[in-house]
Amino acid sequence: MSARHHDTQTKAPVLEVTGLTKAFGAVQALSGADLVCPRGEVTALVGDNGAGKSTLIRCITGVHPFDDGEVRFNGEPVRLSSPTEARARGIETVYQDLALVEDLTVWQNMFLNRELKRGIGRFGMLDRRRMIAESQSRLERLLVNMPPVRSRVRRLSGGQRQSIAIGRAASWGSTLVIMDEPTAALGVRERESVEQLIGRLRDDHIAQLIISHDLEQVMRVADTVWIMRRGTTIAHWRVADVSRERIVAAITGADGGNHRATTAEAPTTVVE
Ligand SMILES: Nc1ncnc2c1ncn2[C@@H]1O[C@H](COP(=O)(O)OP(=O)(O)OP(=O)(O)O)[C@@H](O)[C@H]1O
Repeated sequence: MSARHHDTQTKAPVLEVTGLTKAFGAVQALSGADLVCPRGEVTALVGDNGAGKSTLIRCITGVHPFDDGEVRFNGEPVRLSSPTEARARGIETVYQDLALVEDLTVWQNMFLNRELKRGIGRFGMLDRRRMIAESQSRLERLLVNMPPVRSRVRRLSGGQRQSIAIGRAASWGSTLVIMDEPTAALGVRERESVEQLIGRLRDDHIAQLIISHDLEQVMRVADTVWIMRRGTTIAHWRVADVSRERIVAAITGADGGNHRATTAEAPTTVVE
C-alpha cells in the first residue's frame, strides 16, 4: 500500500484545494495553489509577505470568490460565498483581530450570534445559565489556565484572548479551524499555552490550518508544512522529514528553484 493510500485511510482530508487561482486586477495573487488539511492534523502554511497565504484562506472561506481551481470540503466540491456559509459547514477562521467583543464576558463572546434561548421563537428568553455552563465546560476541557467565564474580555491577557477565540472557533462542531498567526503577538508562556491548545484540538480530531512566520513553532506544532511562493504552493513536507533550513530555502527561493523546478522536485521529497 502506498504511503498516500495509507494516509488517506487513516487521516481523511477535510480540505483539499487544487489549482486555485485569484487575480485582483493586474495582481495575480494566486496562480495555482494546492493544499490538503487532513483530519486530526496541524497543517502549516508558510511563505514570505505577499506570497498569497491570506488570499488562499480567504478564497477557501468564502471571503473572496476564486477564479479557477477546486476546493473540496469533506470530499465535496464547494464554492463558499461568505464566511457565514463556511461557518455553517464547520470551517472557522481565527483572524489576528480575534473578533472578540471586549466589553462582553467570555461566555457572551462564546455565544456571540449563537445565543441560546428558552421558550419559543422570538418570544424566547436568553438562556443565560445554560450558556454560562456550556462555556465553562467547553473551555475547561480545552484550556489549562482558564479565565472565569464571567470576566470581561478586556480584562484578559493576550494569550487568554487568543485561547478564547480559538476555543470558540473549535466549538460548534467545527471540523476545520484556520488560524492566522495565532501567537504572533504573544510572549513565550502565552505562546506555549496556545500551542498546548492546538495539541488538544488535534487530539479532538479537528483539522487545523495555521499561517505562521515562526518556523520554530511550525516545527513544534505542525504535522505538514506547505510553502507558498508568488501565489503557488511550491512544496510540502511532513515536518518530521524536513529541516528548518530547507524550509527557509524554499520560502526565499535560495534553493535555486524557480516554481517549475521546485514543483518538479517536490514529489520526491514530499510524503503525502
Ligand atoms: N484585496 C486585495 N486587493 C488587491 N490586491 C490584493 C488584495 N489582497 C491581497 N492582494 C495582493 O495579493 C498578493 C498576495 O497577498 P496576501 O496578503 O495573500 O499575501 P500573504 O502571503 O498573506 O502576505 P502576509 O504574510 O504579508 O500577510 C499581494 O501582492 C497583495 O498585495
